[in-house]
Amino acid sequence: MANELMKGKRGLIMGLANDKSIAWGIAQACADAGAELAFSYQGDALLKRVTPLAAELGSDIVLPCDVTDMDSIDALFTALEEKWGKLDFIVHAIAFSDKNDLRGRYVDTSRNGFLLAMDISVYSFTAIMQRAEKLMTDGGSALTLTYYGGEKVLPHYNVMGVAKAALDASVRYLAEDLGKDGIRVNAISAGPIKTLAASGIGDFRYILKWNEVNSPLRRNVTTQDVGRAALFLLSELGSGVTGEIMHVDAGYNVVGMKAIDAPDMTREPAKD
Ligand SMILES: NC(=O)c1ccc[n+]([C@@H]2O[C@H](COP(=O)([O-])OP(=O)(O)OC[C@H]3O[C@@H](n4cnc5c(N)ncnc54)[C@H](O)[C@@H]3O)[C@@H](O)[C@H]2O)c1
Repeated sequence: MANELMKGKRGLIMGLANDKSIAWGIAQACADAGAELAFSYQGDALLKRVTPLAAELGSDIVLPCDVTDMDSIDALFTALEEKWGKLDFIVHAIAFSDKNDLRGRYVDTSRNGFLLAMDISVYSFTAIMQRAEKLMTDGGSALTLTYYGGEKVLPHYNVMGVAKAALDASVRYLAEDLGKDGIRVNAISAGPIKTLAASGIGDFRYILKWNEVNSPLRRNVTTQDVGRAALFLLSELGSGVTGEIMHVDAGYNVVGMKAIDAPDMTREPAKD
């Protein structure tokens, strides 16, 4: 479904780990619509994965950035400024929490675990928007990824649920701060998708199956579904939308109880 929606637009994609990443679905949709892309990656181990994926979409701008290191974020934006001068859109598809905090009880979260999840999954979006703002001289569009576990309690999402709630609030505050300069800030709340990050969540397979049989569309979403919605928010199609948390979850968030036709399910024993 190639089109010219993003022709002449330049965007940075942060959070690509492999071809299962949500960032990949979004990058594909943007490239398909004519956008020029740059990618950031975390750590040398990911460089060899990200480089060929970027090349597949016609990009040779692949830059390191660990969002826990402010110098690393500064270096990324300095490099982008040198290459492009300005930026039209940015995708933040980054989250992290210690695996041990994604099982057991939320109440047992350690201070360090809490701060780590908040730093990487929440503050990083604000930190990058501080830098991106200066490059979005003709306005722009920013997108982050959130999850329903920030609105309601879901098994084992724990500290990441608290982080996503804070990220959702950040989206609203950033939208207000940056709106005057024509910069829109939104989030997609994606349904569960089997990615590297998701595999760290206890009972993820159970969550996936539950969503598949109980969401109105009776299926799980794909990274392509998220990519198409992202294209709407990142392009001029979304020109009047900011501060929005858009659910791309096969409708799961509107459901109040188990579907009548859903099978009875028992969870496989947790590995912890
Ligand atoms: N997969 C799901 O079910 C789902 C659902 C809703 C929202 N999300 C969100 O989507 C986003 C992308 O995750 P994904 O599921 O595609 O998994 P993923 O593992 O493919 O991507 C996570 C990315 O975060 C990056 N990252 C982690 N710590 C970092 C750091 N310190 N500096 C820079 N980058 C760092 C990783 O390198 C990786 O590229 C996350 O915010 C996640 O919470 C995922």
